[in-house]
Amino acid sequence: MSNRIAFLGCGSMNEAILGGLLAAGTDPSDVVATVRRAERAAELAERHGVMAIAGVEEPDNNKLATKGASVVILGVKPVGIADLAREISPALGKNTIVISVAAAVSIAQLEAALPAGQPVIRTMPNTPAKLGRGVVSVSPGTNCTDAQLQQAKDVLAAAGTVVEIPEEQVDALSAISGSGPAYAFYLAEAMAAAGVELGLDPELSLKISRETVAGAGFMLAEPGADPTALRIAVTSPNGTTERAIAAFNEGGIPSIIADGARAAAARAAEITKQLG
Ligand SMILES: NC(=O)C1=CN([C@@H]2O[C@H](COP(=O)(O)OP(=O)(O)OC[C@H]3O[C@@H](n4cnc5c(N)ncnc54)[C@H](O)[C@@H]3O)[C@@H](O)[C@H]2O)C=CC1
Ligand SMILES: O=C(O)[C@@H]1CCC=N1
Repeated sequence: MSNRIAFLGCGSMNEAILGGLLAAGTDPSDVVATVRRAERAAELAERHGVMAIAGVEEPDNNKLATKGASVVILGVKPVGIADLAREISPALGKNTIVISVAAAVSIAQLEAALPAGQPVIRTMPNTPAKLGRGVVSVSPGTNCTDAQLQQAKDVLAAAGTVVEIPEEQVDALSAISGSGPAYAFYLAEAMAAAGVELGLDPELSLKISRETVAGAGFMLAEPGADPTALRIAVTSPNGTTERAIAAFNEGGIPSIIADGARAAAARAAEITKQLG
């Protein structure tokens, strides 16, 4: 079996994982990506130096990429996962590990669309994988050996922190780390808008908001960092930050965030049901 990793459906998420792997030293010649459009394939090939095959030019692109791969990573939208799994089934080796990054697609749904006995791993990554700073959960399917799970973890470690969780927890994790980068970007957007309201030039406000959220992220990334301690260190008694945090608490921000996470997890469960 080769070392080839096939990214089947290479949009935002799979490209982020691909970027993390290449940055960590994976040889681009061991990577192949598939997409629909020729322009997107050209973009991926130019940006990353990998082979990228567009479906409009080569309708067998997913099968060709799968043949001989040791790992395939399914990165299409949830509604397309089962069809893609069925499409590549004839090209899979019996030890090829099939990884899905899709929200809401269960291991049972994946296994039902693949040859009997195929090793499957359901994951939930996030886009900071691009910088090797992602969070990736792994939940092994019923036919995945410990060695295959370890192989997948070793591949995904290049994308960031790998955590193994029971499948029942994926929707909850997705609501925190899967969607979470969007929450942090949303905070930066809201801060930028608030700065403008206070009279700052929009460009300046965006720049300082972006740098502030990024800088805080770097501090959180230090070993042992505690968000509460870091927040308290900024919050002088009876100072300015204290007023801001009090206004956030009065506005119910912590419970609004919990509501949002609950809504994300509920939506995942809803999609799983819709996919049958
Ligand atoms: N975007 C994110 O932050 C995260 C996304 N995910 C999951 O990742 C998956 C993909 O999401 P995104 O990357 O955001 O979507 P996207 O739309 O950016 O990427 C999907 C890609 O798949 C391609 N594609 C569709 N059908 C194809 C086919 N049959 N063969 C080859 N290529 C095909 C599309 O052309 C596109 O490039 C979803 O299942 C989502 O739940 C999981 C965690 C985070
Ligand atoms: O929004 C979504 O459905 C995907 C899953 C987690 C992040 N993005």
